[in-house]
This record gives sequence, structure tokens and C-alpha cells, in this order.
Amino acid sequence: MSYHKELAAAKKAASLAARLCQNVQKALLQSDVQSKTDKTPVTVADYGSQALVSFVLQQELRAEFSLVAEEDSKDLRKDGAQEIVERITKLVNYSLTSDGSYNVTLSTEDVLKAIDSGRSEGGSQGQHWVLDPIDGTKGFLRGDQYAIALALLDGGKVVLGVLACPNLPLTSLKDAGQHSPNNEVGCLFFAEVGGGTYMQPLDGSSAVKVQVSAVENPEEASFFESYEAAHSMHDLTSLIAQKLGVKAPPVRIDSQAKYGALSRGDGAIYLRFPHKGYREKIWDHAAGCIVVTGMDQFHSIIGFLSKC
Ligand SMILES: Nc1ncnc2c1ncn2[C@@H]1O[C@H](COP(=O)(O)O)[C@@H](O)[C@H]1OP(=O)(O)O
Ligand SMILES: [Mg+2]
Ligand SMILES: [Mg+2]
Ligand SMILES: [Mg+2]
Repeated sequence: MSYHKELAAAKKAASLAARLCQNVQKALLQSDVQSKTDKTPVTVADYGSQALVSFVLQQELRAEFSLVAEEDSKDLRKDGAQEIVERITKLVNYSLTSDGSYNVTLSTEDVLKAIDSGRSEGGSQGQHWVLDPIDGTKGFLRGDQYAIALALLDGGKVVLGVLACPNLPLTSLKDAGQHSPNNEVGCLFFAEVGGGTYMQPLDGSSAVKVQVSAVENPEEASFFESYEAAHSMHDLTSLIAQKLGVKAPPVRIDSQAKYGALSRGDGAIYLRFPHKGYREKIWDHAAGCIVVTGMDQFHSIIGFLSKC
């Protein structure tokens, strides 16, 4: 089965959401950041990105669809949230219309409903979209890496994935690192089951096929891990790397941008071990997983792991 139409819709949705996030990151206001009940941060860009992706998928696919996504409108419907909802609505409308993609004006209620269409429970039957509207909100707030991560499940398997990484350099992190002022940034990774993985600049120029690292000797390999020690045990990863014989220092980056960088061979190993009690969510890995395993790359990864 081919998922070309779904992939085109997902790329359009993630690219427009990336533009929304870039606009917010340029001028982040204190009032744009809220704290959720689990004490993690959420911004107008997380909500805006979710509303926008949900709207674009609905427009492009014109069918009933199920979306499992991180955010919901509960806090936005509380007293005192009207101003922030209006700001989100303005951002969504601007991002949908400024380059002529759509000719619409959504109301605040349309935006809240679009956010809430992400409340599906998912499951192993039928098709479900899976969205993290901003993966790595802490990286986003720091001006570092973050990703818009969108995947499609069919019969419980990930069949396509798109990762928009607005701050990831187009060239390998091996060459200039994350923060060189000469870096041109903004990558869109995408993969469809059986079709390999591609990367293109977020500005829309042409895509290239990417491959995971061919390095087989851990001494020559470098590894990615979370930037935040609160998200992954740096002590443990350091111990594992030492046992494997890895010589290079860890490359610490936020979000599923790690999977993007891994899929094009910027490094060879991914190590992420959340602290005890943390419950993983499918939107934190679905898109990244298919981008890295992109089917024809799968065997080389398995080959590498079996040698470790
Ligand atoms: N305490 C935590 N432990 C592990 N992961 C977390 C924790 N809090 C948030 N996250 C999620 O970890 C991911 C980022 O991981 P990393 O640090 O490897 O980049 C994000 O999905 C982030 O959620 P969010 O999508 O809200 O940013
Ligand atoms: Mg979050
Ligand atoms: Mg996340
Ligand atoms: Mg998120």
C-alpha cells in the first residue's frame, strides 16, 4: 500500500507548523509560556503547531481521521486564557495564509476544536496520526533544537514519518557542530515504509536520500543523548559509552532532532534512558523511529547493534 497522499499532506503540515514555531521563537514573550499540570512548559507555539497540523491534515485528506497528539485545550478554556487563545489564533491564521497556502480565517473556537481533534486514543486497528507539535519544548525555549514530529500508524505499525527540525544545520554536525554562525539551518526529514529516508531544506528545495553511519567500530563512533540530564541519565550513558569503547564526547541535543541527525550519519549511536517513573509517549518516538529505520536502512542498524 502506498501512502504518497498522506506523506504530501504530512510534509505540508509540518513545514507550515515549523514556520509558525520559527516566528514565535524569534519574538518569544514571557506570556507565551505556561506551565502544565505536570510542570512541563507549553507555549503558544505548541498549541498553534497542533491546531495547524490538525487543520492541514483535515483539509488535505478530506476524510475522517484519528489524531493522537500531546496537547489539549483544557487550560486554554479556563478563565483568563482568552488573550492567549487569541494570540494562538492569530499565529495560526497568519501561518496558514501568509504564503498563500490557504485562504481562511479560523475563529478562536475553530482553533480550540482543531487542538482537541488530537484526543484520539489510537490503537492497533486502522489508521492513526501521531503528533508532537513541539518535541523538545525546553530546547525551543533555549533557542536550541526542537522538532515537529508527525507519523502515521496503520494497523499498529508506523508507516510514514515527518520530522521538521527548524534549528538543525543542513550540513552534518560532524563538520561544524550545532552552533556555528555559518550554519544554514532548517531540515525536513521524511520516510515512508519501504522507501528509505530523505532530507530536504525546510525552504522547500529538493530532497536527498540519507543513510545512517557506516561506522562499525565503536571507537570511531559518536553518540547522541538528551541535552537535559533530567530527561536521560547522563551517568549511565557515559558508563555504556565507556564500556563500548566510544572515545568521542557525547553530542547533546534536544528532541527527535537526534533521530534526524542519526538518520543522515552525523553520529552512530542513540542513547536515551529516562529516569525511573517517567512514562514514554508514542509521539516522542513514532516519527523519529521510521526516519532512522526507513526500512532499507534497517538492516545496517541491526548489523551495527549486533556487533556492539
Ligand atoms: N522528565 C522527563 N523525562 C524524560 N523526558 C521528558 C521529561 N519531561 C519532558 N520530556 C520529554 O522528553 C522529550 C525531549 O527529550 P530530550 O531531552 O531527549 O530531547 C520531549 O518529548 C519532552 O517532552 P516535550 O515534547 O513536551 O518537549
Ligand atoms: Mg510537552
Ligand atoms: Mg515530546
Ligand atoms: Mg511536545
